[in-house]
Amino acid sequence: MELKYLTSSSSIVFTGRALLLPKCCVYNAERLVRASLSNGHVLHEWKTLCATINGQVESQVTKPKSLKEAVDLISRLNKVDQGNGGGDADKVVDGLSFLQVGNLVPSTQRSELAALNLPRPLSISCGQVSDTLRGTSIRVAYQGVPGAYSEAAAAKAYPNCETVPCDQFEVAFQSVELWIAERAVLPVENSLGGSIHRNYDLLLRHHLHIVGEVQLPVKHCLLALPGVRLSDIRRVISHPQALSQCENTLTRLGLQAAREAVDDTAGAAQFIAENGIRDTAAIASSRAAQIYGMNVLAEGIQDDCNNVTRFVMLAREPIIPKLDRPFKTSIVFATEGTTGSLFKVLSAFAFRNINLTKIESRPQRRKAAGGVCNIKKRCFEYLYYIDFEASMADQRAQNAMREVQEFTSFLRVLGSYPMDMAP
Ligand SMILES: O=C(O)C(=O)C[C@]1(C(=O)O)C=C[C@@H](O)C=C1
Repeated sequence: MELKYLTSSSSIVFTGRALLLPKCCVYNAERLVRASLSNGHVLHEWKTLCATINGQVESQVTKPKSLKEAVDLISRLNKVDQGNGGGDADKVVDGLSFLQVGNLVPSTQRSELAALNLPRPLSISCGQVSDTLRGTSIRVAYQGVPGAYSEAAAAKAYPNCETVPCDQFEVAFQSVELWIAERAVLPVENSLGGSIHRNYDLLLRHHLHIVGEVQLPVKHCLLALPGVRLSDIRRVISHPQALSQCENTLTRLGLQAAREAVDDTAGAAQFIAENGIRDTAAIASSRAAQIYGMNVLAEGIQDDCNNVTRFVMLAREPIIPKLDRPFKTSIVFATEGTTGSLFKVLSAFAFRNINLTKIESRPQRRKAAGGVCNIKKRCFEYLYYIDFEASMADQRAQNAMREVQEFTSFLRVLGSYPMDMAP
């Protein structure tokens, strides 16, 4: 079955033959339909898409009650759409691209994860959304391929989840927006390498909410094909963050090797294994070594043993902030550009004894998603991302935000969520 759909910020529109999906996780229409049947909220989406695709079929279309009905419906819509000459296929918004739909490839690594005895799950017992999801097999999108640290972070955050690999961060955001996954787990900062800027930019461009955080100790290994020795290595490939987290150790190991950045750590191992490359090593996890049949040439090669990556969990809906346990809140804002405005924003928290755990500045690019964006475009204007240790249910945080509003031209709460208190 072939389908195509576009997305705007609020609705999904099927338009033809292909389906916007991550390259590395191929789905078929049946899977999409199954996903939508399993979730009551999708009723609205069904109506939207059916109404949007073609006014004529609107009255005949109701949400399918079974998989068969849904598949029949899609066939019918396809026929109608082909009759319309491909529908709105050219109206691609936000630079989304289309990929062909293939056969269903189950992405779950659940049994493997269980067998590997991954770190004890973070308890996310706060808030109704996380309660609903505890112990259920939700789909969680991450960037990378099986064996990536992001996959381990997803399993730590949602112990029984079905992980959905995505080839780019942007695709992970989209898969939640398009109801393919219920959550995305994405890295935002590493204790050695610093911020993952791309995800800060994407948090602003998309409408998802931060509903939790999880910190994952990252222990890198140098992997090569069986039989390859350290002295054979002429090239080391990995995610740029992983390369930077191991730079000193690579030099200490005396490697005469060029560094090359690829999309993710496990993907680097997969690439070497699939192509039988014998002069190249990958920096990746020991789990990636198991999955792709690689040898571990060196273990724990990160420059500091305290190498921790912080990931955020993203959802379509925010969770309700509470006061029964420590919360963190993440905001993004643009100052008015007047003298001292950033200082005034920061002091709104300091005066209320609210601790800031992170501040990040990113160049303003274009109008942000959501909120009222009143950005007068000039070069070298910045957006500021701040994490502070308080729940939005806390009166102090509400007062601080009221004050912050006075000195900002744009302000958005990205999420108020339970802090990961793991040591
Ligand atoms: O490539 C991976 O395995 C990832 O999960 C990505 C990522 C990152 O983006 O920082 C995550 C954790 C590690 O710090 C290195 C890489």
